[in-house]
Amino acid sequence: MTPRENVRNADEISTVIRDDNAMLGLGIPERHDVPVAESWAALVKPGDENSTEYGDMIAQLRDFLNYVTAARPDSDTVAALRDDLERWGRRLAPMAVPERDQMFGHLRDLHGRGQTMSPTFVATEADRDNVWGTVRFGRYFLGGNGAVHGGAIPLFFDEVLGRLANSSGRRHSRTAYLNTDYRSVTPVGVDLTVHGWFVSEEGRKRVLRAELRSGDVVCAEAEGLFVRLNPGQP
Ligand SMILES: CCCCCCCC(=O)SCCNC(=O)CCNC(=O)[C@H](O)C(C)(C)COP(=O)(O)OP(=O)(O)OC[C@H]1O[C@@H](n2cnc3c(N)ncnc32)[C@H](O)[C@@H]1OP(=O)(O)O
Repeated sequence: MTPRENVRNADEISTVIRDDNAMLGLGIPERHDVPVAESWAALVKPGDENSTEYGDMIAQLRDFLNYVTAARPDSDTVAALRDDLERWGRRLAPMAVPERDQMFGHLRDLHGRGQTMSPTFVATEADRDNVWGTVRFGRYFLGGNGAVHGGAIPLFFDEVLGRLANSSGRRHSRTAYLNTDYRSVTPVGVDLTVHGWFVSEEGRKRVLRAELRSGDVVCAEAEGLFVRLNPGQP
């Protein structure tokens, strides 16, 4: 099966599962189908089949984590899953590579860049100083009472603002501070809108802000300082 056929099948499966699981708030994100502005995209060559295939695997892993979170499995299922995971661990362990060669989190042509640490940010529009997009926190990111875990939100803001801070040919910077204000509960399993933008850029210091909304309601907002690294600075 080619990677493209793989995507189609995965999308069909996701559509069915999405309908079944809407009430569980499992939140299966859309993938690969929203164009992004050039400033936000593509360090990996578009059409790299290996990255697309890897991205589909990561999408399955995200869904899997949502299912694990939502399920109350019987003990046979738990034992079978434990054994399967152990087998996969043994298969992957000898394939470890140095950080610069790893795929996880390095596929910048994919929404979510091929990682599961934070939910998939789907950038829909971007310019030099702004990015707009959507995100849906799946069940895996549940803190309690239908609300997203308070630690997952700054992680997501760092993901969006960290990338915007280094976009459009700017030299690499690191997060110096990231302050988050939780304005109202951030719901799990709901499409949220995101806007990140530059407030100022002076010398090495870049101040950026972001806002996460559910409809008209501001769920959380953040301000981050990103400091441009000096040559040779790790
Ligand atoms: C696509 C992927 C997206 C994901 C992106 C994720 C980005 C990240 O999370 S990076 C990882 C988390 N961050 C880190 O590990 C950073 C650790 N800290 C450091 O490396 C350093 O402290 C660093 C680089 C931030 C600044 O150190 P250094 O280069 O020595 O700069 P330094 O001279 O101290 O500060 C520069 C300026 O920033 C200011 N500054 C530095 N830190 C702070 C702070 N926390 N609060 C306020 N101001 C600060 C300084 O006061 C100084 O201002 P001025 O020039 O006006 O005097």
